[in-house]
Amino acid sequence: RLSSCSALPLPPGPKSSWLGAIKLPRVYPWRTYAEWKNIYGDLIYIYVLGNPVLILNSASAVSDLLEKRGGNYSSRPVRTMVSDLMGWNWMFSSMKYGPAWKQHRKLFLKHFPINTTTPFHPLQTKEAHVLLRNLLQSPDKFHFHTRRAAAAIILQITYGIQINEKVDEYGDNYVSLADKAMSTLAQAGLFGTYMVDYLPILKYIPPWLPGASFKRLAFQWRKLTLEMLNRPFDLVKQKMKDGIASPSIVASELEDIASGRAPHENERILKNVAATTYAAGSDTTVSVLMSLFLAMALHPEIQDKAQCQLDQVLNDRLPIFEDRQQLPYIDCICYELLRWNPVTPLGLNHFVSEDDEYKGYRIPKGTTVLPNVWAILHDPEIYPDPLAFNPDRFQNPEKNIAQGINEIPDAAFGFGRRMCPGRWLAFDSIWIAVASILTVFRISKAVDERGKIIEPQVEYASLLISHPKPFQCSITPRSSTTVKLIQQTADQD
Ligand code: HEM
Repeated sequence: RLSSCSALPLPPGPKSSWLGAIKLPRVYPWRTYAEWKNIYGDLIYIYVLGNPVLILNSASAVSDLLEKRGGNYSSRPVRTMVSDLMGWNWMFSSMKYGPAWKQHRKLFLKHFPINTTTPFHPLQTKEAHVLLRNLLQSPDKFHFHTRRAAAAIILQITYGIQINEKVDEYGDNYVSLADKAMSTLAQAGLFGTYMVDYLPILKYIPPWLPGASFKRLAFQWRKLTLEMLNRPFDLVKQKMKDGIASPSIVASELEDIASGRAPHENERILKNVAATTYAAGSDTTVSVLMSLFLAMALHPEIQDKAQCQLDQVLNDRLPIFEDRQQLPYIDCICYELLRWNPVTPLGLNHFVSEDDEYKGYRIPKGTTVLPNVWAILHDPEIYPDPLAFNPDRFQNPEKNIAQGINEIPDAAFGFGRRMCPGRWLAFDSIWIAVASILTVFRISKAVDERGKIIEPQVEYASLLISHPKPFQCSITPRSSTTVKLIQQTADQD
């Protein structure tokens, strides 16, 4: 495959100047790249200031390259702004393919084994109940309550840190730390947002120069990045010294290190893995649940259908994971939330380690690969009427398989050897939250002081991790019985 590559043409794409100067879409690039499919096809090659970039616009190209040729397509590009300047280089999601990344991923999978989430179900259920109580108390703060719930699950498992139920958005706590730090990553994370991504040499320019605002920003943001890495980890160490640490991944691994069952160098890996989990888990599921509130406000008929199934199966109690078989429509809603507006529309960048050839084209070593998750999940051949929020599309799996349509949207979690290893935990956190919220609340469009309906807009931020832009909705208990159900959870948990 590799021998005669150099004679082959590069994949088609928009032409840049010989220096590689080219104007690329700055907002919603995934949509533009999806449109370019009509001009260039599934593979689009762009040469940007010395950087070869390949966009993969279809499930088959992603499967052929990122999955079947995973050995060559599983690295990550050097990200000067994010890793060097902002200090995110401890995230193993950005490490290049190799022994260090493998050690990190192995440790992660030791504690979050493939397809196994049952041990986390009691915590996920408890946190879904806290979310219900908070939504009952102050429904207008639904965004913050959702963030709190996501962070609470991850911090408890990873560091044994419990987040107070009543914490608010102004407290200097781990929820707001994740919020602030992750928003900097979301802003800078899309490849090419800053020129220094393309021209790493720019990182040496003095920060006081007029064109160096990126550097001043990076140093400011770096404090948050390092706080995320250090603060929770140091807290566990201190608590262990004081003999008051709660069980957690970090505590159990540190015990192994202290007792000599694990080598000392594992501490650095552990710290990185723990903070990566904190970062990867505290923002992503939030986007999905915000999409739930938005979609339900817009589609009362879908909510009716879900609530009809929930009422039949649950008969005035809250859902538990054991109900999942009987609640297939909740699965359909979760799948559609992941597909409709994917959390990472351009996935995470992959990187080509060696020269390659595909479909008669040359793919040079050192190419940054952008898998267009949005395009894959909006391919009209696979997902008819792709812009519509329609969970019903997933209702008949046998028929879908026979027709080759409406695949489960696994692409939302990325591809091949780098595919999200937290996806089982993530899906379960989403599932129990969706099932619990819809059991007890009615979500509808908000109304202003003059009684006028406020139409929520389906608008998402054009960032690495894409959230719906701020919107209002009304979240009210479905009945006095559901109010009681929510209140009773305070005694049960
Ligand atoms: C809806 C929720 C989530 C979505 C949509 C999501 C999506 C993704 C995507 C697209 C990737 C990149 C895959 C690739 O490179 O092809 C990724 C990587 C990763 N995710 Fe998730 N994720 C979610 C939740 C989580 C959670 C809750 C955790 C932790 C418990 C987590 C941990 C990770 C880690 C550690 C990586 C890096 C993997 C590596 O580079 O080897 N994710 N995720």
